[in-house]
Amino acid sequence: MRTAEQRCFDAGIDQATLMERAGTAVAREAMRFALGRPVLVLAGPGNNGGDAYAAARLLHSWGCDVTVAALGSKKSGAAADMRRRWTGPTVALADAAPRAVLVDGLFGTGMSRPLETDVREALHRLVGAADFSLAIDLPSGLATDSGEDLGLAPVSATCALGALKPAHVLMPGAACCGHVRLVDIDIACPDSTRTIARPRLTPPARDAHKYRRGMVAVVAGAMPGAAHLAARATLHAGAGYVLLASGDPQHRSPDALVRRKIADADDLAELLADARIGAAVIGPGLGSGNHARALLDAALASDRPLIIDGDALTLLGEDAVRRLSTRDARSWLTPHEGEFVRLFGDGGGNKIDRTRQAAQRAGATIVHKGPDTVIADPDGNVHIADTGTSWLSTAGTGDVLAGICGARMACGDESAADAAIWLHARAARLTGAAFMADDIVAPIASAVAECL
Ligand SMILES: NC(=O)C1=CN([C@@H]2O[C@H](COP(=O)(O)OP(=O)(O)OC[C@H]3O[C@@H](n4cnc5c(N)ncnc54)[C@H](O)[C@@H]3O)[C@@H](O)[C@H]2O)[C@H](O)CC1
Ligand SMILES: [K+]
Repeated sequence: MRTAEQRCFDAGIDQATLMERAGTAVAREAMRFALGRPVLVLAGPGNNGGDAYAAARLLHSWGCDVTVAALGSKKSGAAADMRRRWTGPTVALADAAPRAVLVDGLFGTGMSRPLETDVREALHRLVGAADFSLAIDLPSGLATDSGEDLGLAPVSATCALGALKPAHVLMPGAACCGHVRLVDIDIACPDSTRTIARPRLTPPARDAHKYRRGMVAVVAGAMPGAAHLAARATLHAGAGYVLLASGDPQHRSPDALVRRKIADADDLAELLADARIGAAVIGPGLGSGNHARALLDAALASDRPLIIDGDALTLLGEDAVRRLSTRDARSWLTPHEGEFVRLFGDGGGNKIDRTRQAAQRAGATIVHKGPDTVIADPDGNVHIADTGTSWLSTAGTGDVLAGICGARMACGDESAADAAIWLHARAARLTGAAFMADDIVAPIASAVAECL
């Protein structure tokens, strides 16, 4: 954001122009929600406060009843000019009385240390008493790059200026921003980091054949239910042919699932020699013993693209980087935070930075799961999912996701992991609430239909 801002300045656009754009965008949003109610605008000492004074002036000029609660001020610069141009009622932050609508312009991306106690108390008192609160850029007290809580008060909505920052999408910050509205202030922010959107999927070609339009092998192990769940998800996510490779291929529904008996790792190696298989899923319910380890070794040695999940991640452990970086075929890993730390450690910045570094080191795509899923590919691109539902935090949903990943990879999607994450979240939303993992499997097909 700062680089993009500097580029604007280099092109001759000054800070006051950007501030006026920001203030205008915020005032428009606040106006929509105020509906004639009194507005309290909190204005801090820096440029976030400058945006706040600009918004207050515009709201006042449009007929709103506006009071500014001020905290410190600068003597010069665009923020000071905005403050001078505000001629309406102003009180000190500590003395401000609550109003129905609050605009929080105390601190934005300049937040560098925890809020002082008196500021934090005033902020919480005023935000807590408002019916509707709108943060300018970020809720004050939120660390921009880490999403860390430095004393913030959660708001109803946030106007993110120019681009989303990590704190808008990473926990715990993401949960405190309310509805995030990205507003354009005409700053170009090209970046290799973005949030995911609904994928565009293509239906099978007219001459499609079951083996050519997405053939997936799902490897079962000690707990076959997990692999079975993944395999069913694979079928509903658009694969043409799904093989369940298992030591004990008992017949269970669905009938369309093809069972193949594999007694040992050699059998799996032979099965995975089939070049028609576009992706293999290994890990859900695989187990942790020698048999599981041998199956994983066979899968890693194969030429098939792999989705590595659950127990297979635990088996890889600290060896992940070494073993994955030497594979010729592509690999996708789907760890949750605990698994991620066991694979790659816990140092190195926020979740975006850590996932990007791990993907580059391992030469694999990493789907770092959680309420703020981060997907990083080995080329440094990072996509973040901010569309999940907290009902997905139930056993088995990870197995379902691994299955969807397998299907979308074998179907040849360009951003298969993004598509899988979107379909998974959408299927959950279509299912509703308090579901079990099995319930979200059939709705995956409806989610796919929305993307055609
Ligand atoms: N990026 C853009 O293109 C635009 C951004 N705008 C707005 O500017 C803010 C960022 O402004 P900045 O002056 O850099 O920082 P803040 O206003 O967030 O903070 C001001 C000041 O406060 C000090 N500070 C930090 N932490 C604390 C604390 N705990 N207690 C007291 N003081 C603290 C720190 O030293 C800062 O200097 C961005 O969010 C946008 O709202 C634009 O105006 C439009 C273009
Ligand atoms: K703010």
